[in-house]
Amino acid sequence: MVKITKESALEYHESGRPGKIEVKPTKPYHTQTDLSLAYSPGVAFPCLEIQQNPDDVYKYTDKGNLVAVISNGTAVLGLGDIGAMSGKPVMEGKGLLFKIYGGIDVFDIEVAEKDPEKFCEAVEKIAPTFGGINLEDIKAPECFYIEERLKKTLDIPVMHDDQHGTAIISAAGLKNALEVAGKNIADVKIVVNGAGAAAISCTKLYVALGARVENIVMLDSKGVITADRPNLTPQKALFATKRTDVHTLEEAVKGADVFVGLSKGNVLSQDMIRSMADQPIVFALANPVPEISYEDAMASRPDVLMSTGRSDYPNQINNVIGFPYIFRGALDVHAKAINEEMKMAAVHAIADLAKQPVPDIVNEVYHVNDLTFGPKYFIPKPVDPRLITEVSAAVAKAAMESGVARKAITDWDAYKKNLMELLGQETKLTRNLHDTARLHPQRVVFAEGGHPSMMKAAVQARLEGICHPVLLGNPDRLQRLAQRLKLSLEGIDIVDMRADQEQGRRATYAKHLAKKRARQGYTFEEAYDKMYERNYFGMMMVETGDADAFITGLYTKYSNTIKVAKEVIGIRKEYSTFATMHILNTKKGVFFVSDTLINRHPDEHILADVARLSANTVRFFNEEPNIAMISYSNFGTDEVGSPVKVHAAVDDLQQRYPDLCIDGEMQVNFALNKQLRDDKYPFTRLKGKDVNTLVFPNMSSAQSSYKMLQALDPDAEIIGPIQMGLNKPIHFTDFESSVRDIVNITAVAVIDAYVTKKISGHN
Ligand SMILES: NC(=O)C1=CN([C@@H]2O[C@H](COP(=O)(O)OP(=O)(O)OC[C@H]3O[C@@H](n4cnc5c(N)ncnc54)[C@H](OP(=O)(O)O)[C@@H]3O)[C@@H](O)[C@H]2O)C=CC1
Ligand SMILES: CC(=O)C(=O)O
Ligand SMILES: [Mg+2]
Repeated sequence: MVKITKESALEYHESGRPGKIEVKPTKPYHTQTDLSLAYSPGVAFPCLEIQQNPDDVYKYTDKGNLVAVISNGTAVLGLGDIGAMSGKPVMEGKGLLFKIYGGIDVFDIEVAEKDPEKFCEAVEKIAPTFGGINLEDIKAPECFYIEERLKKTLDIPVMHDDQHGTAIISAAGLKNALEVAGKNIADVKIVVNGAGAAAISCTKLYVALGARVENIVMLDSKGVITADRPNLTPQKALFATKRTDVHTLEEAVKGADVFVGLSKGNVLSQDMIRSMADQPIVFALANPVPEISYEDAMASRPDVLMSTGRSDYPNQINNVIGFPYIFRGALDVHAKAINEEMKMAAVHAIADLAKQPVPDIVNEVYHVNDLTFGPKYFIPKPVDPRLITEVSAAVAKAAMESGVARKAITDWDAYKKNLMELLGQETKLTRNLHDTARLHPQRVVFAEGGHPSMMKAAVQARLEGICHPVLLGNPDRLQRLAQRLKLSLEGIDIVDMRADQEQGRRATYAKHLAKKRARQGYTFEEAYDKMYERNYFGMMMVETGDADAFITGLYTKYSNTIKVAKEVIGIRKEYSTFATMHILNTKKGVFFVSDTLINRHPDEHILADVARLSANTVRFFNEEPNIAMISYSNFGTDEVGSPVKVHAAVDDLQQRYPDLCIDGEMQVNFALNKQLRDDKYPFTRLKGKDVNTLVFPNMSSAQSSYKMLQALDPDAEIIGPIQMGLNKPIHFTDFESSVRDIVNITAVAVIDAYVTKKISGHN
């Protein structure tokens, strides 16, 4: 796990542009006209519209997507009253999290005012700017009054996140941890250390979930809060215990089932945990230093179910899992408030999510293989891409049902899709691929059924309705792997090509191949021998129509797999090679890049074929190809080396295909910058066109270009390799492919199979 040092944290905040957020214009601003629309005189028109119809503020401004994170700095994390300005890094951090997880813009506002009345007045006065108010790090008991008052005076959602965000996540965590421990919330003894903003609100929510007040002991800085203590605040009085036998934390935790710490670092000892009941639940949630460190708690006893507020340990209970999605849901229905119904909907949505199979991306981020519901994983990870759809939709629905929504959502599928697009998790391109494949699911053979990523991809593709998967491999071994990965192979065919019962099929395939390749010296015996090999057998399934498409990994023997594909399936007769393409879906648009995997050192004829194949594939994706043939020189400036073959390929293609929009050779910056290209080389066939297809002079440059983009821009969506030029839908993955990559390629293979069949009349 990554350890954070003071130096690295300061360097992070200081480096480059100081701080963590910036404001970015969302409208064009390059011309004088743009500026006249953005500001005076044009801006007067929306102002007047809003004056006439205040709801239009959601139409013409960012109000509907803008939240204020407001603090007076009196309880910053567990650092205490460090002042408004000192808390700014936390509020900026919260702004960052709102943006990346919820797509919500934030102004962080630090108000140097401790008096609750004056603080509320300040917030009330700036409220028109915002669609929601997130109160943050304001100490108890003032925070209770402040939130209550603002909820009454403002008609936008107001939530003190330290109270309710924490309560929602910890309640979801408690619900699930109790399930892991096999305990009932009504029976468990709960110790809450801390009686501030977070602790009071969390405890109220546990009670709403079924915990019994008489089973709860709460402590503040003075010890156990007992009913006979004088001058209790109304909030502390709610949880003051009638017990007279407990005064200290040490006494309180003895025999308890649950410890929830929302107080200060390092106040819980190993001995105290050892004194708790079986499978004790310990939520040490103080930030940045928990009540007991994760390591110490885990060392105290083996059966402890442990959570902290930190991202660098398992089971992080932090309000980041809630606030982006709670506000997202509330903003999307223009909610007037965030009420109890919305909070409870969020609790259940978060708790339920931890029991669903974990997406690949979450495993990847945490460098683990199999996060499954249990002691080390009972709360979803903040990076889980499903949080936005599940929690926001649950909150929005609850807002509508409880009557605080001013706008209705009717198409929930469309809403969820929009949310995914908002964060760029699933771009339109990928979604279109998956939607199209779902319309015509085909039988897809996965060669390496025993590879965890392939198996996961097959299961996911089936669950998404993209294909009917067939896994090649030994059934016992595959079942064992599935069990280990906690996957169900229901609805997935398993074919053991080496088993005795497949003897007949091996013979049929061998006969077919021997006949097809008789003129290349193939005998039946030789072909039969090859049918024990997964690539031969799987490709023959497609060749003979026993399956529609084949996915194979280039995990090993890269050149061998290519050789088998050529032998068994063959290259389309109008080409001399086959190739692969990657699709790069970037902020600047979609680009098709080839040949990324097959032809290492193409000559001019191969390059011309790759360009023709690319043109067809781009059309397959409903785009018109505008092809730039890439090199390190422009239109003949270099007369030796690799530009020469590119130049020759372009000459050839331009002569044979006068309508094909292709030119080169050119450097990649001229390809991607129309203005630059048209100014300097106005004669090209690409004049006025945006290039969308880049054919590189060799595999190393093509592959390096997409891998460089992949490494530099985590937001770029990259789909591939997409095979072009074989007679049948045989597709490849490389050894670095993630489950998501393989599912995307499966969708491509399914569409490819459907189109191939349609063209040949076998639909
Ligand atoms: N993981 C998460 O998501 C979140 C974690 N937190 C953490 O919870 C803690 C409290 O935050 P918040 O409620 O906003 O702050 P508050 O200032 O409102 O409350 C702090 C509470 O802790 C009590 N306290 C202080 N020292 C001790 C001690 N030694 N033993 C028992 N109780 C003690 C205080 O007692 P008294 O009333 O006597 O002053 C007070 O009740 C912070 O560390 C914060 O970082 C908060 C929100 C979210
Ligand atoms: C996480 C958070 O809000 C806090 O510790 O205050
Ligand atoms: Mg906080």
